[in-house]
Amino acid sequence: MLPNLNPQSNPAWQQLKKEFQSIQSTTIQDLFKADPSRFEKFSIIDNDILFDYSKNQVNNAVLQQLVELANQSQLPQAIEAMFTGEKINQTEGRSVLHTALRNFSGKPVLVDGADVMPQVNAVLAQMKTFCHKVHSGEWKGFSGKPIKYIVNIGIGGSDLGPVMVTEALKPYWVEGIETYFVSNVDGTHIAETLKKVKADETLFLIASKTFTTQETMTNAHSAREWFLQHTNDESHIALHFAALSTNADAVAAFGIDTANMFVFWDWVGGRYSLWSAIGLSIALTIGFDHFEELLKGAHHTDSHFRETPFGSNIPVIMALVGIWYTNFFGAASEAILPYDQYLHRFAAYFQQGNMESNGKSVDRNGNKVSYATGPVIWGEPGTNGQHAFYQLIHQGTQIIPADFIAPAISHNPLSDHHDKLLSNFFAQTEALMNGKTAEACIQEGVPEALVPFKVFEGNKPTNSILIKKLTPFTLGQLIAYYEHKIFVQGIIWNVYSFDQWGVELGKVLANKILPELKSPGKINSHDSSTNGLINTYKAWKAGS
Ligand SMILES: O=P(O)(O)OC[C@H]1O[C@H](O)[C@H](O)[C@@H](O)[C@@H]1O
Repeated sequence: MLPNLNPQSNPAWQQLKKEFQSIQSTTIQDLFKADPSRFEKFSIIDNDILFDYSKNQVNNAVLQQLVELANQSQLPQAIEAMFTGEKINQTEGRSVLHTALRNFSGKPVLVDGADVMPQVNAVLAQMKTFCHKVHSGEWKGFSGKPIKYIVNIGIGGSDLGPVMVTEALKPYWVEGIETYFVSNVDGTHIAETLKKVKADETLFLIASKTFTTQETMTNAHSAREWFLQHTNDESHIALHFAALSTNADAVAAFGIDTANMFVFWDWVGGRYSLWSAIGLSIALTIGFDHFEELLKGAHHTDSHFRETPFGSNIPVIMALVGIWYTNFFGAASEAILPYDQYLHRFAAYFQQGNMESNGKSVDRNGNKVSYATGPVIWGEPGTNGQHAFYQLIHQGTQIIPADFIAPAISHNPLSDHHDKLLSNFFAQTEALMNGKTAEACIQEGVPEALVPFKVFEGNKPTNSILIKKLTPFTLGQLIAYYEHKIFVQGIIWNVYSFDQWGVELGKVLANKILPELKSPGKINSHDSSTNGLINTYKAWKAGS
């Protein structure tokens, strides 16, 4: 069982309120001036990743109380509960064990008294053999040609992780393999994708934990129809369709040979599933050995998270600093800003990871919370963001804590591109912290009337994450930091981070509306806005 404590009733929370009052007049710049060893104190190196959190409005006293808050929230017990398979997803009665999917410790992980590791390892072995068959050309399509195109059909957690990782690891793509992802129920998505592939060289992966998701099933049926238009032979489906799911009955009912099914389990949350069979698209794209390296990187972080004291524990510090801004400074959003083109879907991935996990307003007692929980997560790769939305971060009215992420070694060392990219990273974090005073503007000769517009307040917080090189291992490490950050925050906010009931209502209503769109005539069963929209849609669709 998870602890069940209102964070505001913890003495550390009350103490942090006082710390907030006393640190308000001390800027981050002041903190650096007062302590030349600030970087050494407030940065952590873990393997090939440097996490620098010194450019935050925190001092020793604040950090000590934040760590206290974690302890008073019984975080140590909660971490053990998760890793040891307790059913901490209580609203769904499930364990939360994405960590078991990358458990290379050789130790068992028990769910209801049974070790899950043999099943985990069996599926990994199945994935490895399958990847080998596809990559070696032993697996042939109906015309005798090897597989060239992988089309993953899935949505949410069955899409975003594989998309993010395959994009991030493009330099590792297996030669001759082209991978596409179809998620949107908008027919455009599958139609445009099918234009790029050839039926006899395509492997469709139908990725769905439940195998009931409307978007995925609709796309899967359209893919099947398209495929049969090219072969007219149902027996060929077994060569071109595989399923990644927990639902064997639904897979069989769809017509996919269960020999081509890669299973996972209800203790894998959708948004934490890229490490499971859902990662088959990743393994097929970058090779199984690289997929295994990704898992090993995440396992490295799992050990770091489980074993390192909170004061030097990267995911714990990430979580605590986030809570400091969300709950004491009133920050409503956090930006993730990768200075790496390959990480262009990283923010989108953790938008789901974070917002679906901690976007809750009811605590573990079922009561409405009286404090802020999960922030809005957003971001785009730098330097594009600099020329788009950084204006608001620098001079707007909101406080937006931002994570800057970059590799030191580029996979594409073209002339001085990478130095230019990184000079922007360093300059932005410095400028956000130091700002620019009116005096500096005047000294530069800025006309007096323009001075107020050219002043930068500064004191904007950032974390910097410098990665030696973006490899499968370091990417796994990085993703797991963010996963555990979300977990820690959910524990302190006293919410259930592993359910997602908030996505249900829209789905149910869409299913009610669908027959109304197909039936003739006007409808009047909704409010006037919804009726008006539906009736106009129907009229325009019918050409009237
Ligand atoms: O993998 P599936 O069962 O198809 O689910 C796909 C997605 O749909 C749901 O709406 C959930 O909000 C997501 O957490 C999930 O990842």
